[in-house]
Amino acid sequence: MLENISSVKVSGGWHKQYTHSSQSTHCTMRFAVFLPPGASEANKVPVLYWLSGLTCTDENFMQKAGAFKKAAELGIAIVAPDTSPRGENAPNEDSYDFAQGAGFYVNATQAPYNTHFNMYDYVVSELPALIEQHFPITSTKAISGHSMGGHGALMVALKNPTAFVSASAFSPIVNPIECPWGVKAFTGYLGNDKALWKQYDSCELMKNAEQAHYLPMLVSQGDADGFLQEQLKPENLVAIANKKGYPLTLEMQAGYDHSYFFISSFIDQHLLFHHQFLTA
Ligand SMILES: N[C@@H](CCC(=O)N[C@@H](CSC=O)C(=O)NCC(=O)O)C(=O)O
Repeated sequence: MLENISSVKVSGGWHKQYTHSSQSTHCTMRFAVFLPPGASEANKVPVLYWLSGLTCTDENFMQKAGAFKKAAELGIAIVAPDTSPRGENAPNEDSYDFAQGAGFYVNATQAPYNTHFNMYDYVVSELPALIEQHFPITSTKAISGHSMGGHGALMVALKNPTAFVSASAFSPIVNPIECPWGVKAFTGYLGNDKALWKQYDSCELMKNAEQAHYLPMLVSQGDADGFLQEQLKPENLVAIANKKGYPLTLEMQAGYDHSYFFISSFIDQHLLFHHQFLTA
């Protein structure tokens, strides 16, 4: 059961927020959807899923990325889920990079997180089913995200290459098993078994990707991003892509940092990138 909590007209389309009771995360989840002008049951549109980063909700991308005009022009819907389970029953920590606001798009195996922190199931299965049931949106999907959400977008696409037509990311954590944010999150959610960690690591997943299931992939990265060397490491993914002939393009952008100022500067390019595959 969806509850509509806001509806605002923008760029000729509609930005709407909903809450619902989630079977994956066992709590009330909120998500946002942008419907471009003309989307209707008689004219269903394809969709870009956006996964946000640490500390975000469904609102950061929608309010700061400046995506509506181009998405309206291209006829693409956008769906932005929250980044974790929420509420007093979901465990939390006094920390910006773990627990609420930092679900890392995995299914936790470790107590007390394993009841609620099942964001992988939520974004891969539960949310798309809900979206296709309730909105004039087709099953043709692309996926993108930022930082922790960039890890989520690339990882989800690499694990489900037939479910998406294309994947992109801004400033993604490409190798979480080799950086402090990822090691902290994966230890907390998945325990000490590093074989389990590898199932959610884009570098490890790309190493095992089959050529028949390669997806077009675009990564944008600012070279003035303070997290670049310690946390993000895009060169690790590029090395694997080059070795395998995986169709990944990394665009380094001079002077840009880790913020939504960077995302808003290049979101049109990412929407155009996905549009060519969403409408092929
Ligand atoms: N608050 C933290 C840094 C938090 C931060 O930079 N969050 C980014 C995503 S980082 C990786 O996932 C973000 O998107 N923030 C929300 C926004 O609207 O900018 C610190 O103090 O270092």
